[in-house]
Amino acid sequence: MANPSGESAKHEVFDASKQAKPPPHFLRSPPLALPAVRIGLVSPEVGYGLFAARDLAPDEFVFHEAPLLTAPFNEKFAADRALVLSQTAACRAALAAHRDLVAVAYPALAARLGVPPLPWEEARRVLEGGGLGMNLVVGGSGGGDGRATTQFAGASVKQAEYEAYTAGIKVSASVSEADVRQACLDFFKHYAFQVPPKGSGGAAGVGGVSALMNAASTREACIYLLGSLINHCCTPPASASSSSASLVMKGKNKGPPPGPNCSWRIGPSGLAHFVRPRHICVQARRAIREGEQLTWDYGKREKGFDCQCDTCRDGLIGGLGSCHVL
Ligand SMILES: C[S@@+](CC[C@H](N)C(=O)[O-])C[C@H]1O[C@@H](n2cnc3c(N)ncnc32)[C@H](O)[C@@H]1O
Repeated sequence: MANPSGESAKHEVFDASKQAKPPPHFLRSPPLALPAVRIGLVSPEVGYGLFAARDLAPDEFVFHEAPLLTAPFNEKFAADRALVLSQTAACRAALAAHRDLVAVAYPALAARLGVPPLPWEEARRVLEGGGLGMNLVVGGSGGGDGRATTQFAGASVKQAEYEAYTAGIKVSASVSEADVRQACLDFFKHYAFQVPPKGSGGAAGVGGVSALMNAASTREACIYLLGSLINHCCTPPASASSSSASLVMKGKNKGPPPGPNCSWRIGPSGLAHFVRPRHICVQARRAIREGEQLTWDYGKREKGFDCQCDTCRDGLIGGLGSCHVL
């Protein structure tokens, strides 16, 4: 997640003295204070995903969110002991401050740190009680005083789904310091987003990272309670994408157009000047129907799972299981 090379989104600053009308995707106002997303379980293999809680318009600003934890990050992952130690410290601090939240949102990480998944009744309290939406921000200033959970509609997770998911999670009986470090390193690798260096105007992508990023450099990386639960969807080849989209237009295919439906950026930019540094801002790339899963393209680089996305499922790339995202 942290180092995919996705397509960079355009950065634009609207200058009212030169343009009478802002471009349609220009984010002049913050997201609506209406529940936009809810958590669901996709499958025991894929884990959680984020789903639209209402219809979302093309280019709609879905939510913005402060990170749960932040640590330095290096594209070489294990290369620097000091970085791994700070990632471990950040994970431990998050677990100490928000034990139940971390155990429910990231049960595989918690288990590798010796914390078993919460029983359903306790997990339900966290999933449905709004705790997972605690870092969402409402209000034009992006200020802490405007915090609310209204952009988050809780969860649609059923007891049987939760129990099937957590049954597959192995809890380590004895956890060594080396195990903890490896668990935190893996967690950052798969869940963190890199923050752009100061003055670069914000990282952005369909799921990728800023084109400005230097592969060997150390950056700050952030993990988000909701943003980090958005799953990957492969971008179909242009030919497959346009023929499938034209079937949708002709009403012959009732499903949504193929490919990822969201993009993200971190921090303020010309498109979302009111977003605070380190806050992730999620935007719809097209119309999204209530109940549809939000996705983005993690990019081509190392991810380490057999892709189960709709693009692969529909055979637009080669069929389910044919795409092992390394
Ligand atoms: C950033 S997390 C997304 C949230 C994750 N589903 C969870 O429950 O924690 C990335 C991980 O989700 C899973 N994942 C995401 N997209 C996937 C896809 N298209 N197919 C299969 N697994 C996926 C992989 O295990 C991946 O390492």
